Amino acid sequence: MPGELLAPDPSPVERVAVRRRFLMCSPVHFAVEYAINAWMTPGVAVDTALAVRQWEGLRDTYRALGHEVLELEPVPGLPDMVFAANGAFVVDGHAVGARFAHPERAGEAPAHAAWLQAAGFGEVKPTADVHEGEGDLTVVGDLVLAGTGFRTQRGAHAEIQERTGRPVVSLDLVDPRFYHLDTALFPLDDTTVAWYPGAFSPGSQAVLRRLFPDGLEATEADALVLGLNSVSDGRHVVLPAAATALAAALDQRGFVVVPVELGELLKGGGGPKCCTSELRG
Ligand SMILES: CN(C)C(=N)NCCC[C@H](N)C(=O)O
Repeated sequence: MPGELLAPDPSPVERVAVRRRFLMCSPVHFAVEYAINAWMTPGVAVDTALAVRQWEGLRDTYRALGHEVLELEPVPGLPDMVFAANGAFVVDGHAVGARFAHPERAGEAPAHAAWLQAAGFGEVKPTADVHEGEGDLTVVGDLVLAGTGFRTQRGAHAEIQERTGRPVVSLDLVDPRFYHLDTALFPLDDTTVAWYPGAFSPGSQAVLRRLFPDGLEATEADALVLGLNSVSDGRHVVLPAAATALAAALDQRGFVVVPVELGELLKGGGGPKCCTSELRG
C-alpha cells in the first residue's frame, strides 16, 4: 500500500570468531616431482620462492586474525609436506596419526607424530587403514565428517570413531578432481558447512542436505579453484581469491571474507586448508 512502512531488513547475523591453533609447514622443499592427484603434472615449473611468499602470506593472515600458528620443520625430499593438514587428525587434545595412501608421502607421518608427541599430544599412533588426516576428516560441532573414495579408507572411519569417541559420518567422494574431503567441503561454524554437491555420491549428498539444510552449496567453478579448501573461524573465512561467487555468497551470510593467493601450491593440488592442520583441544 502506498505510504506503508516497509518492514526493516532482518538484522544481519552477528558472526563470532573462535581463536584457533594451527600447525603449518613451510614449502621450502615444495616441488611437483610425481603425480598422485589430478592436479599434478610432474616436472611442471614451480617457483619455490613464490610458493614460500604465498605460504607466508597465509600464515601471517591467520596471525593477523588472532590465531596461533606453530611451525613444523620441513624435511628435504618430502615435497608435499607443506600440505600439513594430511599429517594427523587432532581433536579433543588427542592426535590420530596418518597412514598415507602413497609411499611418496609416507615419511611425513612420523615427522608429524614426533612433533605432536613433543607438543604433549601423547602417543600418536597411525590408523591401521589409510587415513590422510584433515584432508578427509573435519569436525562440525560434535560430528566428524569423513571422506572416502580416493585416499582415506572406510575402515579408518570406524577406527577414528572408536579412538575419538565422536560420531563419524562417512561420505563418498566420486570425482577424482576432488580427491580429499577438504577439496569439496569445509565447516563454516559448529552447525553448518559450505560444500560442492558434484563431488559426492547421491546418497552422501542426501546425508549432507539432511544434516545441514542451510549448508552453502558452491558452484563447480568455485570448486575448481579449490574454493572449498577454505578455513573459517566462525566469522572470517580465509579462501582462495579466485573463488569469487563463493566469496559473495559468504559475504551475504555475514561472514568476513579474507582472500588469499596460493597459486603455486595449487600445482600440487592444495589450497589454504591443505596447508593448515588444526590442533583442537
Ligand atoms: C586439499 N587437499 C587435497 C589436501 N588436504 N592436501 C593436499 C595434498 C596434495 C598432495 N600433492 C597429495 O596429492 O597428496
